[in-house]
Amino acid sequence: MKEKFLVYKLSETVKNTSKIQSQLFEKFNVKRGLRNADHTGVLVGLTKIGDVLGYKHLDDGTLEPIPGKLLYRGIDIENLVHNAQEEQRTGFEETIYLLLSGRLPDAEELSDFSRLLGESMALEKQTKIAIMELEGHDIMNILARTVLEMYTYDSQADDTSRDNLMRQSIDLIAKFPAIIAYAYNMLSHSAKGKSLHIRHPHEHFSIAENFLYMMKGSDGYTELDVRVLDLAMIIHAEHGGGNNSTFTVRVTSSTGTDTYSSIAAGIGSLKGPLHGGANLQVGKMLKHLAEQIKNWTDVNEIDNYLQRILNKEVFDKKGLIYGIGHAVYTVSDPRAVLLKEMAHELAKEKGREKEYNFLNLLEERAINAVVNRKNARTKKLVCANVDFYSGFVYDMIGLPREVYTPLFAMSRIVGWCAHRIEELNFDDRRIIRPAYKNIGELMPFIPLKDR
Ligand SMILES: CC(=O)SCCNC(=O)CCNC(=O)[C@H](O)C(C)(C)COP(=O)(O)OP(=O)(O)OC[C@H]1O[C@@H](n2cnc3c(N)ncnc32)[C@H](O)[C@@H]1OP(=O)(O)O
Ligand SMILES: O=C([O-])CC(=O)C(=O)O
Repeated sequence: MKEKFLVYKLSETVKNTSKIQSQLFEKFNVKRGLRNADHTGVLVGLTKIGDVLGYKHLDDGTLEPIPGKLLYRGIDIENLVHNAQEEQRTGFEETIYLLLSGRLPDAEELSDFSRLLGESMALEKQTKIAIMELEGHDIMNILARTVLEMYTYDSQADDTSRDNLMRQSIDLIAKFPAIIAYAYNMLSHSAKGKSLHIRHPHEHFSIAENFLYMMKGSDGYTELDVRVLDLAMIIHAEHGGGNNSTFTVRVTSSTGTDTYSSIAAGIGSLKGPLHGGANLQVGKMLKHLAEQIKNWTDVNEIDNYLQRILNKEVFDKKGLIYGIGHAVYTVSDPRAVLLKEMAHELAKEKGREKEYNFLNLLEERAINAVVNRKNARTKKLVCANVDFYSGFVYDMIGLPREVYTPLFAMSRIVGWCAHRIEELNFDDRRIIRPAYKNIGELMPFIPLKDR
């Protein structure tokens, strides 16, 4: 009781000591959230990896919203996705090669590289045992913990030479699927009483197929499920240097810390509900909306409920509609467009068109609700982001909610590694260290006996 009161007292004090008036940000020209007044990001670095385009700068200094584009090393992700679809092959391995090296592999290079990934997928015995012994209820945390542990088994863990960073990157990318699948299987065993399956990855399967196989066994997925997961992985792999988790990896890498520490920090960032964790929140929000909204085609009923979410009256009372809005994209997020196409095809095939239509209408009404919300400080255009349709797609290929955000990490590990290698390999690199202005008042020190 006394401890509880002490915590309460400390926390109450912070109510005042952490208050910073909004006007002060303007007064001292602080870029809140590292964002300029027109909502664009403050330029903090240069990269040759990903390019995220959501607006054009016009000559008069204003911004013109444009349909979103995402380029990996100068190549439009739509081309990577559509080419893999047309040739009916998986494309995630080719995407990894492209992002890590800066160019597309030829057929022989791709085959050798895929073999190397396949051979690197199995986990060390100790890593497997730790996943099973320590258990845990959040797979993102288990993933971060496991990555930190991998430091122990790497005899060159602290070596930041380029060759070693590349070796560590390939190893981490290859091992994420097994860590996530084993952690989920352990979770469903201990929390849901399911039989425990620890399946050894197949060296000749693609990463997407191996993940489905380790999660569900050989009769638990179809060829189409593999294709869909592979495409989802391609589009989640990279998003420039400014997204929170990649920036976290770049910030930590700039200190010269080891790969495992830096990647674990990125995982912690991605878990947040405003970033990669939004796909889990979208899943929860949609379930809530599907239960609360009686008529899934009634625009008024949907609008009223969304308004109540924005008013912080219902759902998680944070006032946010998850899966909507983006720091860069305005008219559209190209990944959401691709996922929506995929969701529609799958919904037709799996007899879930009613849910798809509900989601489609929700997307339209949610955009309208956010743009026209009361007390809006800006009229910035918003669109559905990558997290809006991903959960529905994963659900249709039989993947549980617990792995939605880990799946994001399983793919984004590629971008993180590419950015870490870049951060540690350009001339004139420097530790990232911005400034915070102290606006507190001077306080005299009073000896303990006089307080
Ligand atoms: C993989 C990813 O990380 S994609 C993003 C996943 N996150 C989500 O889906 C969570 C919901 N969305 C959001 O919270 C925001 O849109 C973010 C975090 C993605 C982007 O945040 P910002 O760049 O600060 O947003 P932006 O500058 O476009 O916001 C404009 C205004 O719209 C509001 N807004 C934006 N999105 C939403 C939303 N989904 N629900 C309610 N209000 C919103 C903002 O609060 C802001 O209001 P203000 O001007 O009164 O401060
Ligand atoms: O760019 C961002 O801010 C968030 C995002 O969409 C991503 O990381 O994929």
